[in-house]
Amino acid sequence: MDFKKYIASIPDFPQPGVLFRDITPLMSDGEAFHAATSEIQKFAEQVGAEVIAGPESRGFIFGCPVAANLHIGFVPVRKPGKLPRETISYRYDLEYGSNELHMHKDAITPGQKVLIVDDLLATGGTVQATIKMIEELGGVVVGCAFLIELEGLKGRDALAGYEVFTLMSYE
Ligand SMILES: O=P(O)(O)OC[C@H]1O[C@H](OP(=O)(O)OP(=O)(O)O)[C@H](O)[C@@H]1O
Ligand SMILES: Nc1ncnc2[nH]cnc12
Repeated sequence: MDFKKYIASIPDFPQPGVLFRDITPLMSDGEAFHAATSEIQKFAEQVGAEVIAGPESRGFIFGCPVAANLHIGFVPVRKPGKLPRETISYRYDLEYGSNELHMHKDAITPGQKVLIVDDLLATGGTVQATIKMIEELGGVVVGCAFLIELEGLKGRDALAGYEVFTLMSYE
């Protein structure tokens, strides 16, 4: 499937100089949404994922259907002030602004094989923060899957040593 057909590109959002890649047209097309999550599901099976971790909020959209289809769990990686029990956290910079992510301390069982799913890889800051927390909890990151890679922002370099799967890329 030509997934790029379902991505809208919006200049200067959310701030001047950023070309925003909008996944909502893909989500609103049932066949494209199913095809995209099926591709990620195949990768999850290949790497033997035992649980999916997804960063808030767009990681929830693609990570949850994959986890449910595979009958494995989903762990939300959330922005500050959202998780009600004890958390670990990590602060990082984005293409626009900075952010802090949290995970519940008991979200991962030591040795568990974790696949991280998100919509888009830009600088890699979000997924690096997620990897740091999963590893601190004793999890094994078996891969990182994204719909979109923004090659110019070199996120793949930040993920050297990890298996990276993407459905489409932009320069
Ligand atoms: O590779 P990076 O430079 O870290 O950028 C990618 C991240 O940025 C976006 O999330 P954002 O923080 O904008 O939050 P949202 O999903 O709630 O819109 C996107 O969904 C990724 O999680
Ligand atoms: N250019 C971009 N488009 C959509 N989401 C993003 N997250 C970080 N950079 C982005």
